[in-house]
Amino acid sequence: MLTDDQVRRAPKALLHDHLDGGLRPQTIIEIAETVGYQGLPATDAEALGQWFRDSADSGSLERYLETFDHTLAVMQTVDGLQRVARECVEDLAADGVVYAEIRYAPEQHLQAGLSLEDVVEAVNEGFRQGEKRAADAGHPIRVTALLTAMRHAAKSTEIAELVVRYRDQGVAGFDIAGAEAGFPPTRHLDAFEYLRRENAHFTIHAGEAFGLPSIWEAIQWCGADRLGHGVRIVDDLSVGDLPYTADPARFSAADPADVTLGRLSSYVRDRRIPLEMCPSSNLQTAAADSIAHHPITLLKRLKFRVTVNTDNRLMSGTSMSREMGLLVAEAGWTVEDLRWVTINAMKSAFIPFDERLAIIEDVVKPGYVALLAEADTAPA
Ligand SMILES: O=c1[nH]cnc2c1ncn2[C@H]1C[C@H](O)[C@@H](CO)O1
Ligand SMILES: [Zn+2]
Repeated sequence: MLTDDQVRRAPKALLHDHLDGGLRPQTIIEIAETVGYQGLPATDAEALGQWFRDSADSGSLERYLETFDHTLAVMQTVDGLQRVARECVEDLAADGVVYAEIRYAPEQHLQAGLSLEDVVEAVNEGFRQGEKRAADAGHPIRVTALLTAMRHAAKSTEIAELVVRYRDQGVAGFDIAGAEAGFPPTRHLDAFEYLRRENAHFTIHAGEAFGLPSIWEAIQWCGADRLGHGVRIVDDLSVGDLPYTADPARFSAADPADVTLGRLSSYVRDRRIPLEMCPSSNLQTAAADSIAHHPITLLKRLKFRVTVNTDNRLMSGTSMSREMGLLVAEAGWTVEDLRWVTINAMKSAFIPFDERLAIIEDVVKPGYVALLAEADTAPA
């Protein structure tokens, strides 16, 4: 089995990580002090980190999302945004991430008078500083931004226009996030149609707190390139007369040949629609009940285009290495599985194809060749 150190050194690609869900607790405390924010639930870093993990652990996406009030409070100034973005890149690079698409909702950073453009430029500057520091520290990483619109709000067309405006300056695509139940993706059809006319890329949070209808709308009405989470696609699987929902644990051990796919899940698999899966986050919002039986392993065995992601490193107390390590330790994943999901993620990235290929050939494959060589020479 892979050691923690080997997992950390494995090249990793990350498609689904929220900037406002990945701050260092100490940074929250320091910026709160600078900007005069007094609402923090704890004043030492360890207690604050614990508070985020516990509060996000409620089993409800809506309650999970309430914890973002505190991170957003310290991300309202150019300096705050730049620092958070820079540290995000440094933390990912130190964890072995070589490519990342980091998302955030510009509309949530306007409370202190910044414009949408100010927000995008501050974050981009932080990303560039982070890339430079990471390269200097011997951990090169490429980072791009995804701009999110909040699904309960009415700014999606404006945010989509921002994506197109900054497409050649560090912004790779668009997303919608926030509470899913009651806010179907078709509410934002105008934004998606605009992006398609502009040949722009987008992903949609779908199939996390709500099931197949949300996934179906995201793909067939909105035209999503990828699905954020998409974990509920398993509701469309069955073995004989037994639907997945009747006995999820039994499915994790099922022979793939015995599993029948419905029309929607077949479409998702056959069109190679990437699933941005986030195992630990799903445990906290009750979209899954254990790592051992998380649908990601069944979907991998059924050859869906699965990727592994962090979602919110602060709220889940996690990292890419931790997510992968959990899958290795609790769901039997191998180094070949980690390589496969990393290449899946790179193939599904929103940067140009030649740039994706270069990262696969020059960084990902050689990194795994080195790891596999270690495995071959290790004593039995
Ligand atoms: O997993 C999630 N599902 C839906 N919305 C989410 C998730 N994680 C974070 N968000 C929201 C809260 C953030 O403020 C927003 C933009 O990053 O996206
Ligand atoms: Zn998310």
